[in-house]
Amino acid sequence: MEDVWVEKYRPKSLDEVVGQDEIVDRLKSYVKAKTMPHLLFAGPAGTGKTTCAIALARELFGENWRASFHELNASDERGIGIVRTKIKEYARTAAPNDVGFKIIFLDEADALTPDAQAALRRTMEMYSRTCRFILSCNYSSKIIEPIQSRCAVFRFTPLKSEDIKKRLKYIADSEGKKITEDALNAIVYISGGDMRKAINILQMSAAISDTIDEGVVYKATGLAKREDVEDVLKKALAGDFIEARNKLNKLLVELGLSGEDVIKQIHRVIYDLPIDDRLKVELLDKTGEIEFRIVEGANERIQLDALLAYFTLAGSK
Ligand SMILES: Nc1ncnc2c1ncn2[C@@H]1O[C@H](COP(=O)(O)OP(=O)(O)OP(=O)(O)O)[C@@H](O)[C@H]1O
Repeated sequence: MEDVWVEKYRPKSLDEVVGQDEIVDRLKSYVKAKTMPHLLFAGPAGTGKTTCAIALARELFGENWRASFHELNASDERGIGIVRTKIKEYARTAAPNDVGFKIIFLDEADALTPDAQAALRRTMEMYSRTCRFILSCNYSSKIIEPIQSRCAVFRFTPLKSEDIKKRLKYIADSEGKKITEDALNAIVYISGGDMRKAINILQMSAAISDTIDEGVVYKATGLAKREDVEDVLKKALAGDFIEARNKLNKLLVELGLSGEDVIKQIHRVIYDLPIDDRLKVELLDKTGEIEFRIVEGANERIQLDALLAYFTLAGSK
């Protein structure tokens, strides 16, 4: 089977982790002290939460880290059952290492019901001598307060454009692929700080061509080019409704994009349009409304026409 690059290029050590500098420093101090409290990793997808947990385990436990690290996904089973069975069973066994504890990494911990979280809190306390928990979640506010207060909280942030670009360049180099600056910018723009998404797009693009430029990236992702979407909106704002509509239709047909895809792209483009903030706010408000209608099942062609009509009217005010 072909390698999956997100796994192939998952950093093995804390030093290899890109960005998240403060987090990495704090984790290194646990390695040095050979001890750690329970940890709560909060932040968006693909920013290094699982990666940091595994790298920490590797550095703490050495070669046989797998025996001391157990990964569970809470969203598979959201109820109290998972805490009473799987988590407890693993937590109660002795640590198979000389550090004195092992780690349970619980991904998507915010999927657990409040009851299950309350049971988890008791388990964490009962076995804290031999077992440390790393809870991973998107929003720490979805974790009950008594757990939050027993954990050191780490807030992961979306990765910086420069950091993502550096990593993508490194991966492309290692795979013998050429990538242009335009292509890097396009991937960064589409991935929104999610490194997993960025690396997946790079791999999809590399499957199409050894030289990856912007066109290849948009072809691989099936999205419209940013300039094309921008052009549609600019035409509408300039009062050229029919032209804008024709161009948008062409994009929809040629690329087979759904209304939802297009609305998401429009949403991102609005921020960079050369218009004043008041108008941006107005357009964003309307875009949100239209997106809601499309998601709820309204006819997407009519809704997109309505949105362009709104842009046209707003532009002529
Ligand atoms: N900070 C980072 N430095 C280098 N690579 C990263 C980083 N963050 C993510 N990656 C890459 O993206 C992949 C996914 O990252 P990871 O599993 O750590 O995400 P996560 O934050 O745990 O997301 P989720 O909440 O979806 O589980 C990794 O295999 C790695 O290749």
